[in-house]
Amino acid sequence: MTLLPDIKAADAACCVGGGGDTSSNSTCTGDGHSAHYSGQSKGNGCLGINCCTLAAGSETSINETSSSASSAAKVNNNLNELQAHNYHFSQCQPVDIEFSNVRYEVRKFSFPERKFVTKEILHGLQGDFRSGELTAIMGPSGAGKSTLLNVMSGFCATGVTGNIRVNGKPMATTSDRFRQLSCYIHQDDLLRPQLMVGEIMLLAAHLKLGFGVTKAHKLNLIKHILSLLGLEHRYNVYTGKLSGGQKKRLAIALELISNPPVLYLDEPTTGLDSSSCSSCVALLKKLASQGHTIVCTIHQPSALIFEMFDKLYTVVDGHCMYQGRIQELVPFLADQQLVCPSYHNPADYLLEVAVGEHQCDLNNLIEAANKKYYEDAHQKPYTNHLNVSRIVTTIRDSMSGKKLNTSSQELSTLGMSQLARYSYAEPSQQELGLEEIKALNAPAPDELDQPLAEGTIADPDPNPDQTAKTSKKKLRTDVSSASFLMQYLLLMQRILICARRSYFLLLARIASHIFIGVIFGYLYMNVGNSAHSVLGNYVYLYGSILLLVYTGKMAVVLTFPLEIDMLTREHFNRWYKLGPYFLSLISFEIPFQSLCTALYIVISARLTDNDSGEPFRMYYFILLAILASLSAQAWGFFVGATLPTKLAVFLGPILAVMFSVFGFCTRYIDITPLFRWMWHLSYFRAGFHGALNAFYGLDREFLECPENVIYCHFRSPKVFLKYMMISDVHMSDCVLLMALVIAVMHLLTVITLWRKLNKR
Ligand SMILES: Nc1ncnc2c1ncn2[C@@H]1O[C@H](COP(=O)(O)OP(=O)(O)OP(=O)(O)O)[C@@H](O)[C@H]1O
Repeated sequence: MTLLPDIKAADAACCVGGGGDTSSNSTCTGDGHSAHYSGQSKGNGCLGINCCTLAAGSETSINETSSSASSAAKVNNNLNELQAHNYHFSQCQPVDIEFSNVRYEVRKFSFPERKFVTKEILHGLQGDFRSGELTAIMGPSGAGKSTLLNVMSGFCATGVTGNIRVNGKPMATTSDRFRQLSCYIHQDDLLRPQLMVGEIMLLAAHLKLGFGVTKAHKLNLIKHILSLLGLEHRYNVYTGKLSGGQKKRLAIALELISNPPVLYLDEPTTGLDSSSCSSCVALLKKLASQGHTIVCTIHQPSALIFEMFDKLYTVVDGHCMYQGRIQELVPFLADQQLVCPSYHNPADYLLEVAVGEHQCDLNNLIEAANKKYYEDAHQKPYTNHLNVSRIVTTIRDSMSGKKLNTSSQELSTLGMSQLARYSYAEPSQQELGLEEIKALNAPAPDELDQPLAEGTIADPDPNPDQTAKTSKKKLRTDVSSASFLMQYLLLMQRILICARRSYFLLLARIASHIFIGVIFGYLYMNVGNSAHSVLGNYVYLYGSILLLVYTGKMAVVLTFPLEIDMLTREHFNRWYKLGPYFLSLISFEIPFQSLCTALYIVISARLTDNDSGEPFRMYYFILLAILASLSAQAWGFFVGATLPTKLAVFLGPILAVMFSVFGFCTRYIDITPLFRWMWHLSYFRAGFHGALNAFYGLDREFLECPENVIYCHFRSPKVFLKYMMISDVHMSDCVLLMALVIAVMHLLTVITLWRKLNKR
């Protein structure tokens, strides 16, 4: 099995279109320096409205600056380009999410008050995110936007209360059913820079779709998604070399593989230039128009980008200050005596109001917003929220070549769920009229209310050129994710590819063991067999175990916390389970650390002349040194998984020192009874005493005393062990203790990670 597709072939095959960044012919009404726009958006996504007056729906015309006009053209181009691809991408089942009285509180210890205090961050929010809509969450910094997104996506569950309904059914955000509905794309993109775009996409496809779906299908799907996101020409580029905008689009592309009905994005436009920003929002709008529920936080969008959203949800200090259609914002504010000046970006005005620049009582605004929400919810049928053109687009996109004998107006009376159900109808059902569509979509609450099967995908068109001619066949594949074994193998393969491509760190680890092996060997040259240098050999053995314990522990203490962020996100978005992930990680780390240890031991033992005696003593030493190093590594994983990096870097060595003092020159009888348990638990002590026993115990004969030395006190190895009070050490106990430490610490690491991943 190979993770790598035939990159060249696939790359050649997917070189379709110029990508989202490039512009094509504009159909927008920009005429350079002064463009005249009427009050309503015209055409398909042509967004000319850039002032409060027009957003309110008046017929006033305004003069736009040339930059605005060109931006408008760009936005329009992006939309047109996305439409022009005409890909039959992933119509998904509609998921409407309603929430009420959502509260989120954190409990923290307050040092000044010397007690735990509870802080409420979201104060009983209500609202809805609808299928087919692109919703922006806006608000001043620290208002609670990210928190709301975290709560709604289920990323944050502890401290959350409230009611959440999915397609009308109550659902807990922690439930598997809820989790299967959505993906969450974080603000910062954590992508492995050693992997190419095509590779990472194929890996995600294997993991998310499993092996019940053919590789050809996956490659087509990848090609299709990358084209949609304007990344097809980046197929064989390392993700580390992508621009910020491309990384964001790749993050979206990765999650689109499983076609989640709901997408949450935390500030997807932050750090992007205006062109990339509009291209990103245009893409999200396109996805929304295909039935996805898309919710993203956004900071100070330009008027043009603001207009691209369907709905706005404004958060101020954990309260909702406005929710509703973008076009209804300015009239709503006007009703509250907050008149947005002409030529002023409504998004900017809203933020000014939110931070208190316009002398208004925010409590009144919050109350009015809640009132409006209830009025909207009770008075307007949901379908009225959808604009007709989008419904038509949705129907047209999903028609699979069927003719439609209904007018746009008639279609607007259908709900998204009906449209989606219609789109999955048999191709044989041609020429449907409104009543037939309604009949076809006769309510089937059980099915509609069910959360979706994971990874329900649409069949991408394998031959885009033929798309217009041939009828598009919809395939709803109820796919399962990869099995435990396949997940493990895929993750193992990812680790090996990354290791091969960023070999410097691994090479440094190997080289440092060889280098220190030579230095130690040189320092303690030929101390191994001499009765005169027993104490020298004692220090060599102690130093060796100490070195191996540190290298074993610190390598993971420093790198593992970085992995955890990636693990949290990929696990949350259901790429894989914790078991295969952790198994693949230790499957690489354990042999690698063992190899480093063995290299060090072989080199230093040769130079110190410890390997010239009976071979079994060396084998014991290698085994014990490896086990000590792996015990420390297991502790490193645990510390890295439990503590934040800064604390782990500090506490990791302290723990190593604590355990090491119980091995070095500390006799059992000298230890305070209070700390004797540490002597028993010290893997360092077990490794060190075991190593001493390997070389000086097990019935070793008298050591050689050099001729020029008059007296060798430790000629008898037994005398030395007795002197050190370790003559009763049993090798099996040492091996067993360290094996137990390794097993228990790995188990504790998995439990800690599991808690972190599941008790969010
Ligand atoms: N775990 C937490 N513990 C304590 N306070 C928190 C926690 N999470 C969020 N907050 C607080 O809640 C408030 C809202 O935070 P949040 O990150 O949601 O704001 P935001 O609107 O996304 O801000 P920004 O736009 O600056 O990212 C902030 O005051 C933040 O300090």
